[in-house]
Amino acid sequence: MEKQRLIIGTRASKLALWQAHYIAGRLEERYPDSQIEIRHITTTGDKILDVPLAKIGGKGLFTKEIESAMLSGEIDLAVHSLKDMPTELPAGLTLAAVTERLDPGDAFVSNRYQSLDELPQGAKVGTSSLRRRAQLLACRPDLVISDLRGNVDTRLRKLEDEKLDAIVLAVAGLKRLDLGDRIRQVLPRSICLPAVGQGALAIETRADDRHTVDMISCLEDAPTRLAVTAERSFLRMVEGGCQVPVGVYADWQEDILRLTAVILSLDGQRIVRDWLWGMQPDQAVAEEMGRELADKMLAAGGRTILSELDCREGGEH
Ligand SMILES: NCc1[nH]cc(CCC(=O)O)c1CC(=O)O
Repeated sequence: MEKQRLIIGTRASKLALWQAHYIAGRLEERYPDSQIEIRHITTTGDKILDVPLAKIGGKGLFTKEIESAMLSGEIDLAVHSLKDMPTELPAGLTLAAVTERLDPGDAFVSNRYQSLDELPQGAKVGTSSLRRRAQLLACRPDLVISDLRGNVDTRLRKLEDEKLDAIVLAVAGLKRLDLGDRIRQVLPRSICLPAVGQGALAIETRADDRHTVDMISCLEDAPTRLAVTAERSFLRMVEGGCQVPVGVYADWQEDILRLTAVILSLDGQRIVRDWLWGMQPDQAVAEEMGRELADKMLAAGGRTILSELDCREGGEH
């Protein structure tokens, strides 16, 4: 093959850089003659650090500027945490590959306590995610939840500086940054369902860029793609442009894909939880599973819960 040059666009946070370098490494291994360049791009989400993301508004806070650079041809591909990607992509762009998901869960991180159960009454827990807040309050209504913005390092620093008893972060992010030893407990899925796509990486390209799409197809993991297709289809049905307290997780048991979801009120007092499964689903069936579960849960009280939200746009951060 002729010598290939690919430019990857990424945010400059440590986690984003780890992800971009990881993908660059895999591509270099697969195409030893290629030249892979990494370009840093600042996004709106990186600039506004003091406002809870649910209040800033605007979809794709962490993706928009990167997508513009791709549409203008300045970069060829973008590496994102899949959970930061809006369910609808801008015209002309495509989710060309989804990598294997290893760690979908949420981690309980604390300097004093080994698990959620050990937290004393009224303990202070940091998280800005409505999903984590609502699920924590559902099992521990006594907890005091405080906002926690910033990248992973900043949040770990705030655990100390703001005298929080614990914080909750994605297992995947901590492990990628070699901070797995900070994890005291991986929250069981019965307590905390992850965000849509959590733990998987998404490679975005121009839809008509056959060359790049073909090159990165080696990164695709088919079982993960089917799982996140079901999850994203569910989210598309329930979000209506809002940041919503919703957890969703699809996982494989042999050739059965099991999709579980939860919709909660902000205070965690009202919960609709359900699941369904599909045998050897293809992409279309995985999409349908998400729609079907969403329909069922919206009808079973989910719609009322969501209609009471103060609807602003945003993501899971
Ligand atoms: N919201 C920011 C963000 N986006 C992706 C991850 C973690 C890595 C992943 O889920 O793939 C994180 C940090 C966190 O939520 O703790």
